[in-house]
Amino acid sequence: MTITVPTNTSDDKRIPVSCEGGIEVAGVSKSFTNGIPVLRDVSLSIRPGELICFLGPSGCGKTTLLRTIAGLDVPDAGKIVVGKQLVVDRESRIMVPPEKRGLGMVFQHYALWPHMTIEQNIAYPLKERGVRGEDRRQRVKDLAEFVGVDATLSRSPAQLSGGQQQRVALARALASEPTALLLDEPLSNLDAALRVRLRRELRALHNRMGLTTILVTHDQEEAAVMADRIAMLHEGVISEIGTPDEVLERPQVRSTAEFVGFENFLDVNIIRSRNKTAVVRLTDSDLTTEFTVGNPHGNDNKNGVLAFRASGARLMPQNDQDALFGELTSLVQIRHAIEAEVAVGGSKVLIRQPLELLDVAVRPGDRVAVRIDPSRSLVF
Ligand SMILES: Nc1ncnc2c1ncn2[C@@H]1O[C@H](COP(=O)(O)OP(=O)(O)OP(=O)(O)O)[C@@H](O)[C@H]1O
Repeated sequence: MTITVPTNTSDDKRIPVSCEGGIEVAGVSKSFTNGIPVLRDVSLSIRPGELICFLGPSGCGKTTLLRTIAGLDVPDAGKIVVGKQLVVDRESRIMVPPEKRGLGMVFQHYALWPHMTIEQNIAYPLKERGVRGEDRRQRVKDLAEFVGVDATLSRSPAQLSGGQQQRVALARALASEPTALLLDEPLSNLDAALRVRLRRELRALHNRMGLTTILVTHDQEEAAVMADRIAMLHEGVISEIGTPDEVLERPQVRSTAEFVGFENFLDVNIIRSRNKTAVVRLTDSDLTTEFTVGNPHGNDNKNGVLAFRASGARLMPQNDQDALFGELTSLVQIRHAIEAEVAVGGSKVLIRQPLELLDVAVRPGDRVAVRIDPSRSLVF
């Protein structure tokens, strides 16, 4: 059997090092005192005006990379350019302090000055920059209106909700007219409904500002809604970078597929790959069935992995010609869907499908057929 699915190659292009308004990271490495590398030779071009998300599991180095760009952590090696300014060059011992990098920052914890009113909080960076009198008042009013907290100016931070406080933090970050905005999980302290609303609001604000923005998150939904591009981090390296659709739907590497929720990974032999498709044979089974799936590597006669989601496989009638065969080891009904586990050779295949699409009466112990949707499968 052959099945053809689209390729998952990315058309991401690197931009030149000069980056008016963008951010360029080149060869950045960082270890903390225990000597374990947290960032390994990270290079990345953030385009002027884009909103890029650093996405990845806990501990992969997202915050450290952001803090290194901000100047809060010092890298062991590498260069960083923010806008037109070289802010880090370890070889030339250039290390511009955080407050001189022209960056606005918003963190998970709102970090507003509790003894100041909202107006004073937003005004603070303006005051530091010597903006005075009516000019300053007008700027604060405009910024507060822009983020939607203009009715709260005379209150103290403690009198505001979490969402309002985060808007104030954003207004304060914008008051310094930064070259770029760095946001470290700014929504993760908010309740789920507010988080969903603020994602869209923040994205809309970004569209109006066009300010280069980095958002650190471990929430793929947040990245999907907000990002122009996603940089996936895995164990201190950028494992891939692309649009939300590319990274979340057609990941290039297994670690991303695992992070975004692909449940099934079957060992295969890539027999040949041509024109962004590949013919593969399952190795961990006595089957000689062939698949044709998207293959970013183009390796013939190499071992690989066929990945697909549980929702990308279905239980089929036994006489199905395009199926794998195995033993049903568990079958559970969850509301209007079933979840089944099938042992195919030495591998397990997890299947999730709507109950009404189950055309066969089966129970654990039965020999069953499994069809994998090629348009939702990938080979790594
Ligand atoms: N100041 C520090 N001293 C020692 N180790 C640190 C320090 N800061 C971070 N680390 C370690 O570096 C690794 C990466 O941390 P980092 O906070 O960058 O990860 P992250 O991807 O942002 O994770 P999370 O989503 O949990 O915040 C972790 O193993 C962490 O324990």
